[in-house]
Amino acid sequence: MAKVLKGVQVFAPATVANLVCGFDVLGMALQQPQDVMTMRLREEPGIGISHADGYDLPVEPEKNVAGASLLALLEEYPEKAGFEIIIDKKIKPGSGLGSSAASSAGAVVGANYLLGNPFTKEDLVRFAMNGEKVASGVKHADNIAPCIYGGVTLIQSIFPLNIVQLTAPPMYVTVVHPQIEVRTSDARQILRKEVQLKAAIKQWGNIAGLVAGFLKNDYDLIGRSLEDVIIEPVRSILIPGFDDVKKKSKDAGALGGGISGSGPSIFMLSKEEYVAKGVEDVMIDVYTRLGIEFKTYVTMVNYEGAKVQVIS
Ligand SMILES: Nc1ncnc2c1ncn2[C@@H]1O[C@H](COP(=O)(O)OP(=O)(O)OP(=O)(O)O)[C@@H](O)[C@H]1O
Ligand SMILES: N[C@@H](CCO)C(=O)O
Repeated sequence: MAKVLKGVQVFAPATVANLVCGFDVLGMALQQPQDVMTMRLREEPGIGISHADGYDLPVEPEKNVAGASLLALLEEYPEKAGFEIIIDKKIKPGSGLGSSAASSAGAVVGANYLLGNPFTKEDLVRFAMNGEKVASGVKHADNIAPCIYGGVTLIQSIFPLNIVQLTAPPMYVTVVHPQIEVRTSDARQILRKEVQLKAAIKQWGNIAGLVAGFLKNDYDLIGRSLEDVIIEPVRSILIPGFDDVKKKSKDAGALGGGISGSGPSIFMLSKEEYVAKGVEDVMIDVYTRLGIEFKTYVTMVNYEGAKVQVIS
């Protein structure tokens, strides 16, 4: 058994990628749920992974997204280092709530702390994108960036990486996670490779409107811009109850919402807590009628991102 040294606990939040119209470029961190990871530096180089949950995820560093992200970090670290990591997932894999990103981002945030913070946040996003490549076959940062920076982030470019942290007004986020698994890799494969100009114009109007709405604290503009004419019509077919949840949530006063990441979770934004709770009732009603198991969360935007706590 490797000898272990100083340790930390990392709390890595769930994230909503895309924010409806911003496929691969927008994301938001949530206060709940959060993965918990216990990490220690060890004397021997390399990465030891174990699990404190029942998800049976890989322990080989190159197959686990946390390990793949740490390997990328170690490649740029000038000295030899090694980590022991225990992953306790509270965000179910394949949920559309950034489960893979929470492990990838949480691992590099913890490692950076243990090494004395040699890397910038942007470096950490770059390392953690290697985990997303393992999970979905492509590097994308719209879950990773909000998980590390907190709040709402815009990925203006991936190569070269350019992350813009946006301000956003306080918002309640109601989430329903129907207990079916949609793998991001599958949900990406079904997308059309080409887009009609008319649809593109609508979409970039909405992305610009959403970003402006966040910056101006304009809830009406945020609501009007939460529309996706490219990805949602294709992916929503994979999610039973989607149209019903969306329509009834808006009738209940939500600003708007849609598929969280690649699904199957659905999220809705609300200005007031009582509306967010009414939206939860709508979600419970739809999935109870459908006879599909589900989990709901009423939470808020998380402005801090992944947090580190030192343990003895
Ligand atoms: N530590 C880990 N945490 C979560 N998933 C992992 C981990 N290591 C490997 N995986 C694999 O990554 C895949 C889950 O990632 P995927 O991107 O499909 O789900 P998600 O992160 O919940 O969704 P989204 O990115 O849309 O929010 C599964 O195939 C899982 O086995
Ligand atoms: N932008 C990605 C997020 C999923 O993790 C997608 O929608 O495929």
